[in-house]
Amino acid sequence: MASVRGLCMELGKRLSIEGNIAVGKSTFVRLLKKAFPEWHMTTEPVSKWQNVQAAQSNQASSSQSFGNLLQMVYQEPYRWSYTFQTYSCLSRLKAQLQPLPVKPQEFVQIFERSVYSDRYVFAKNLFEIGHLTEIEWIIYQDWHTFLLQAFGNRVALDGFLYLRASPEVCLERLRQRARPEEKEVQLRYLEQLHSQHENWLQTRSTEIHFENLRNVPVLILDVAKDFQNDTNEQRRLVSMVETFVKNLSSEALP
Ligand SMILES: Nc1ncnc2c1ncn2[C@@H]1O[C@H](COP(=O)(O)OP(=O)(O)O)[C@@H](O)[C@H]1O
Ligand SMILES: Nc1nc2c(ncn2[C@H]2C[C@H](O)[C@@H](COP(=O)(O)O)O2)c(=O)[nH]1
Repeated sequence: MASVRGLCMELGKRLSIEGNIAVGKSTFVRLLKKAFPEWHMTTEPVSKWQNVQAAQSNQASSSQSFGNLLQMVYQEPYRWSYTFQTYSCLSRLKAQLQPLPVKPQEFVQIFERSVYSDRYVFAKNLFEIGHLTEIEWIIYQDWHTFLLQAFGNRVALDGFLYLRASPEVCLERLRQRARPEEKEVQLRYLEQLHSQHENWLQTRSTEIHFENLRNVPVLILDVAKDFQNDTNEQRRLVSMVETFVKNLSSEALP
């Protein structure tokens, strides 16, 4: 069924790849891009968080960095978690609203994380572990709900690809990747984020505040195995995604 977004009738399908830190999302995006070159991939803007610049800065000052917010939030989570969530959610919202360079009537767009995991995984967890105060959490939810309701179908997703692996596997991969900002990340934090992902996407027990998000189909992909060098495993995962996307029906007409 076609869906209407903005003024055009489109048959596009928008999905988000979700999963714990270092589970393999970016690696999987590259694998999907190789398998489906016509799909549009939008990666998580981590580099923006590592090098915060003024939004509408002119050419002269555009290279000025105002700091590495990713490092700051890991070093002083009480001080910077709210600021980080506002910036990460804004960058995700911009990414999800960004029109495609060329939009054929039928297209597939894959985002790496979403404005939904920003809230239902990270911000929710930061409140629960005390790095967001109650008033910060209330304010975050207020503008998050207002913005997403205002943008409606333009930020709606047709499906989630949940890359699932144990916190221990993610920690191993996190250490292997050796991102400087993450050197103090402990297993406990990955266990908390794993639990948030499981409640949201596996048991679906997390309270959801958006009608069109509640029943979005989720494809759970077990990525504990090393698929980087295993073409059979790559084929298995890609085939699962291909079937899942084919069976997605774009959201019903409003
Ligand atoms: N299936 C896998 N098996 C083994 N290592 C993996 C796998 N997927 C990713 N990696 C490695 O784990 C690290 C994190 O992967 P990455 O794709 O950056 O994760 P994410 O984007 O989820 O943070 C990288 O060093 C990557 O090479
Ligand atoms: N506090 C938050 N941290 C976040 C959020 N989204 C991502 N991140 C961190 C986690 C990693 O250190 C890094 C990139 O994530 P990967 O899973 O791609 O490694 O950014 C967030 O919303 N809040």
